[in-house]
Parts: sequence; structure tokens; C-alpha cells
Amino acid sequence: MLIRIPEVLLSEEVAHCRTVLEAASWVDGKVTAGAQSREAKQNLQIPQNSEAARELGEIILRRLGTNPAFTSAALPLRVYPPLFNRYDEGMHFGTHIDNAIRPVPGVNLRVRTDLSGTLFLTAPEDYDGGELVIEDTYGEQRVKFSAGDMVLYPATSRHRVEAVTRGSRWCSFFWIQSMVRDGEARATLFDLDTAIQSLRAKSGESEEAVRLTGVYHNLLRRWAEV
Ligand SMILES: O=C(O)CCC(=O)C(=O)O
Ligand SMILES: [Fe+2]
Repeated sequence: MLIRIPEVLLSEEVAHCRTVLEAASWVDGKVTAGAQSREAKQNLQIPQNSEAARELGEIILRRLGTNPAFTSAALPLRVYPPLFNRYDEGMHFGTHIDNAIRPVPGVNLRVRTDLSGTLFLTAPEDYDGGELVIEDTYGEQRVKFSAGDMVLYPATSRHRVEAVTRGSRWCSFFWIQSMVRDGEARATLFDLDTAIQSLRAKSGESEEAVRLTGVYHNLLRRWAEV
């Protein structure tokens, strides 16, 4: 399941990110790649331990923490500190799969990558190419969202970033360990939660809405690891 989460960052926050990133130093993206993806990866990143990554990562984590769509879709237990990449003209990232386990630098913590996220920091009209292509069970999905929006997709999917042919594509990317490891169970909970929210919006509180909310929490209790 691939989900678009609109307006994770407001336009002034995107602008702030870009200003900070413009002044940051960029290094070869291979520094955080696994053995296979290292061969496929050709982009730039800012170092994980830089002040810029820390400051912007905190802004993004704060926003995600209060985003109802992200919370409902990801049911996050841990979010990997956001990283920042860019693809200038000719850069791309060939087909790969993200590492299953990522140690968080500087702390004794590992994140199991259940979900991958890309948060777009460049408006789609400012570059050509650069689509994130995700191999879903329904076929290939080509993703290029507005600046401030993010895509959340199963980290089990093979994916690639097409070569940029004009301009430069800037993003933040990170991984999420979900409280609900199984993707189908997570998708069922997301569907149920979405239906309950829409039922409440249409008809207010009702006996049925209360019962369904109970079902949601009882399933979550069965399936969640915290
Ligand atoms: O740039 C992107 O959207 C995805 C980056 C990616 O797949 C990765 O770093 O593993
Ligand atoms: Fe990836």
C-alpha cells in the first residue's frame, strides 16, 4: 500500500529547509547505502551527524508526530532520524531494496524498516525526471508529489529514482518501524480507522461508531508490539 500524506510541511517550512540545505555541505550518498544499493546509488546527501540534518530532522519529526494521517497509516513505534538527499542533472538511484535493520547513529537503538518515506522538498515543476518508482503488487507506481507532501510505502518494495534530466530534486527520506509489523494488518487498521473517522464526520457520535472504535482498539491490542 502506497499512501500520499499531504502537507507534512507547510510552504514556509519547506522554504526554511531549502535555505538550510543550500548552506549545508553535500557528500556522496553512498555513505548510508548497503552493499547492493551502493552500486545503484548516485546522488548527494548531507552528513547524518550535521547540525543541518539534526535541526531539519527535528522539524520533520515534530510535524509527523502531530499528523493524523501519518499516525493512522504508519502506527509508528520508531522513526529513523530523517536524512536529506538531492539528485542533480544526470543523478539517479537504480532499483534496490532498503536494508531491513538500521542502527541509529550515536544511540543504542535499531530501527526495523517496515515503511519507507520520501518527503518532497522541490516543487515538481522545478525538475524533470526524478520520479520515485515503486514496484507494488499492482504494478509500478510513479511518484512525484508537491513540495511538503510525502509518500509512505512498504520497505519490502523494490524501488528506484529515475535520472533527473533538468533541475535538481531535493527530498528528506527516512524509515519507520511500525507497532504493527504485518503490512496487511496495518492496512486493515488504516482502512477501519479511515471509515470510522468518516462515519463520525457524517453522522456524529453513534452507538455504531463507538462499537467500531472498540473493534479498532481491540485489533490494535492484538497486533501491536510496543
Ligand atoms: O530519494 C528517494 O526518494 C528515495 C531514496 C532511497 O530510496 C534510499 O535512499 O534508499
Ligand atoms: Fe531506498
